[in-house]
Amino acid sequence: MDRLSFLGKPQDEGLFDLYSRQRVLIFILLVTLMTFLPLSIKNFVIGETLLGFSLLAFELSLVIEVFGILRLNRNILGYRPPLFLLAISMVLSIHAFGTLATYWVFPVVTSIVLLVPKKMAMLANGGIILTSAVAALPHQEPTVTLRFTLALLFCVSIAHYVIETVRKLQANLSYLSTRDSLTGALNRHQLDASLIAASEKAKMDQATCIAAIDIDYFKDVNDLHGHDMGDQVIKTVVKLINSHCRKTDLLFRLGGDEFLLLFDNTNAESALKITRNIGQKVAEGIVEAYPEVDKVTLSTGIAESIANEEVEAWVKRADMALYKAKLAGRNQVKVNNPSDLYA
Ligand SMILES: Nc1nc2c(ncn2[C@@H]2O[C@H](COP(=O)(O)OP(=O)(O)OP(=O)(O)O)[C@@H](O)[C@H]2O)c(=O)[nH]1
Repeated sequence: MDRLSFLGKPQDEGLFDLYSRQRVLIFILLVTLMTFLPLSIKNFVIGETLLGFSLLAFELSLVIEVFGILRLNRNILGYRPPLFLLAISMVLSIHAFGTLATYWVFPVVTSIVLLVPKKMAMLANGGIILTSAVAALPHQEPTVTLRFTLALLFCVSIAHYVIETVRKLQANLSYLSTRDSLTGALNRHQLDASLIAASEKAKMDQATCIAAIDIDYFKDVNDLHGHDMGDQVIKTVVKLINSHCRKTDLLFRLGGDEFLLLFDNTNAESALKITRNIGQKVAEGIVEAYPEVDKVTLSTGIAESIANEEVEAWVKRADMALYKAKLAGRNQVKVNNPSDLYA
C-alpha cells in the first residue's frame, strides 16, 4: 500500500474522504446546533453555567473546524478540541442531571467511532464511558450504572466492528480501482495525478524522471507459448521491476506490454543505472522462471523533468527515447535529450 501514498491520505486517517467528511460535518453541525445550542442557553438560564459554557465552546469549536474545512480546505483546530469539549460536556451533564443525561452518551460515542481515527476513537470512548459511569453512580443504583456501562460498551463495540469492516472494504475497493487487474501495477487512470504531482517537484528544482518501458517482441511470446504464458510473463516482469526499484518509485501499466516507471527524486543518470539493472534482472528472472521462453528483454526511454514543462510533453520525450532504444536494436536504455522535442 505504500506505493499508493501519492493518492491521498492513508486509510487509518478516518472513514471518509474530504468530500464525504465535509457533508457529514455539516450534518453534524446542523444537528448539534439545533440541539446543543438551546440546551446550552437553557443551562445558563437554570444556573448550570459551566455546562452552558462547555456546550457553547463545543459548538464554537465545531463551527471553526467546519469553516476551516469548507472555506480554507484545511483543519484549523483538528478534531481533538471539539472532542475534548464534547466529552467534558457529557460528564458535566450527567453530573448535573443524572440518568436523564446518560441517553446523550449513545449518539456521541457512535459519532466518535464514525468520525475520529480508530485509536483516538477507542481512547476517547474509553474515557467517556468510564467518566460517564463515575458521574452517573451517585444518581442511580450501581446495577443501573452497570447496565448503562455494558450497553455503552456493546454499542461502541458494534460500531467499531461495522466501521472496521467498511474501512477494509473501502481499502479493497480503492486498491482495485487504482490497479491493473492482471499485474497489480498502478493503472493509467492514476498516471495524470502522479505526473502532475511529480512535475510540481521539478518546479522546486527536484530532479524527477520517468521511464517508458516496453517488452521486446512480446507478440512472439504469445504466438509461441500462448496467451496464458504471455500473461504469466507480464506478471513476472512487473514483480521483477517492482523488486528492483525503490518503494517510492511508481510503476504504471499503460496497456499491453507498455509500462511507465516514475522515479521519485532521481536524475537521469541514476534512472539510467536503475533501469539498466532492471533490464538485466528481468532478462535473468524470466529465464529462471520460464526456461522454455526465449530471453525476454526490455527497451526503455528515460526523460528527466523540466521545470514548467507540460506533462504530455514530458511523456512524449520518454516515448521518443523509447523509440530510439527500439530502433537501436532493443534491449537497451536511451535517455532523452530535452532539445530533441523542441528542435
Ligand atoms: N498475454 C498478453 N498479451 C498481451 C496483453 N496485452 C497486449 N498483449 C500482446 O502484446 C503484444 C504487444 O506487441 P507489440 O508491443 O505491438 O510488439 P512487440 O511484439 O512487443 O514488439 P516490439 O514492441 O516492437 O519490440 C501484442 O501481441 C498484444 O496482443 C495481455 O494482457 N496479455
